[in-house]
Amino acid sequence: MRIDVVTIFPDYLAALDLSLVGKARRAGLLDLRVHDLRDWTDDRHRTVDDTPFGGGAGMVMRPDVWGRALDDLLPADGPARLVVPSPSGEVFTQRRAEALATEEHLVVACGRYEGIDARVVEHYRDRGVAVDELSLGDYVLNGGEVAALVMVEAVGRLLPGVVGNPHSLVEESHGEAGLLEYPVYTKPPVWQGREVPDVLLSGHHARIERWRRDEALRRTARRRPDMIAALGEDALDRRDREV
Ligand SMILES: Oc1ccccc1-c1ccno1
Repeated sequence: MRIDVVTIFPDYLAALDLSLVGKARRAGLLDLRVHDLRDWTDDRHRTVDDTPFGGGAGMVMRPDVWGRALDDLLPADGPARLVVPSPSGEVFTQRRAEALATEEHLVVACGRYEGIDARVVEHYRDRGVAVDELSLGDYVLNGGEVAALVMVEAVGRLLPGVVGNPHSLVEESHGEAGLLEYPVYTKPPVWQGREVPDVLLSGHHARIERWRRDEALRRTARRRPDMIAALGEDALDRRDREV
């Protein structure tokens, strides 16, 4: 997979050289390229914004500069998807990360100031480019870079070969089971007078698996009842419903 990220703060994305995403890049599993939007400006001051039509506070990012950048990065007939982090976007979820992880090429446009001129998204949608305006949640950031970091990591870790044990992707929160993850424990067996649940020391794998599912169900019902409600009819067996 190729991901192009366009931003006026390329250094913000330096964290993607680290950890799993960094390893995936070096292993050739992920072709991640970070671009400075100012490389597509046409004036000596490398201007990317201007005052908003209709008045109001702040500045708006110029469509002409974004257009030159995206024309270069979005292939005319290629299978690329444009992702625009935005506080007014659809919520970015694990399901959306899984869908984006099946794409060949993503271009992520990080807006700043009051946002990107609305004609940019319109233009590329009219040109037949798939465009996802996505939000991390109901809060405001200063720009799209933090959202891009989250999205690239959430998508990159799903690519084949990136995570050592693919099974771990199944059991984690918001994984295939559609539940929050169960509580985890490691050595020492007693810490601050607190012991590890006996079942986890029993070596009885069927009981351990049952305990973990029960804990995941309890935790999800307590913290995210909306996720329980969203489970398919056949997701919960009779035993689950007794938890
Ligand atoms: O607040 C933002 C500003 C620019 C780009 C994205 C965001 C945002 C807020 C929440 N998720 O994304």
